Amino acid sequence: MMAKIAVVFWSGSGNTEAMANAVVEGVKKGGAEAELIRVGDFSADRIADYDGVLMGCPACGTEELDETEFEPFFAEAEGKLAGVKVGLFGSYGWGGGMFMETWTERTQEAGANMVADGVTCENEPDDDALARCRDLGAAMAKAVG
Ligand SMILES: Cc1cc2nc3c(=O)[nH]c(=O)nc-3n(C[C@H](O)[C@H](O)[C@H](O)COP(=O)(O)O)c2cc1C
Repeated sequence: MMAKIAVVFWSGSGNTEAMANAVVEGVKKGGAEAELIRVGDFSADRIADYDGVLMGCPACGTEELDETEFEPFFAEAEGKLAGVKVGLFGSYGWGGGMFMETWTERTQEAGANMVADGVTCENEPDDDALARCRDLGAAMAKAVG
């Protein structure tokens, strides 16, 4: 059976959503199945149903995750990520992607196996950023393949 990857994201103005679409492309190109899911339609309990989870959220607050939906999800997910193959991505506006460092630390402390470095880009992803998102998806497909 084909490996199945959840691509779970939150996006306020569409930039991280555009990244998520490219991540999905990369997973599929890499030969795995990808399900694109808004975080509001997902729950941490479902992580175990997938071979890997790719998570997307932009920089919010002050270098934080979205506090309305993504942070509550991720706080619960931290208890369920041990040994799980994970990749992170998200857009930022002015902080240079600093939020990704904290998020990566939390993910590693939760015991997840990160399949690649987190992918960030400033505002709307350009061609280079979209290519890096596809690479992230492909790295996940390879890790579960
Ligand atoms: C309320 C709010 C808080 C933000 N906080 C940060 C921040 O701390 N650091 C940063 O680099 N960008 C910050 N941004 C900018 C967003 O991360 C940026 O616009 C991003 O492209 C939004 O992605 P999205 O279209 O997926 O929502 C903030 C934006 C909003 C609306």
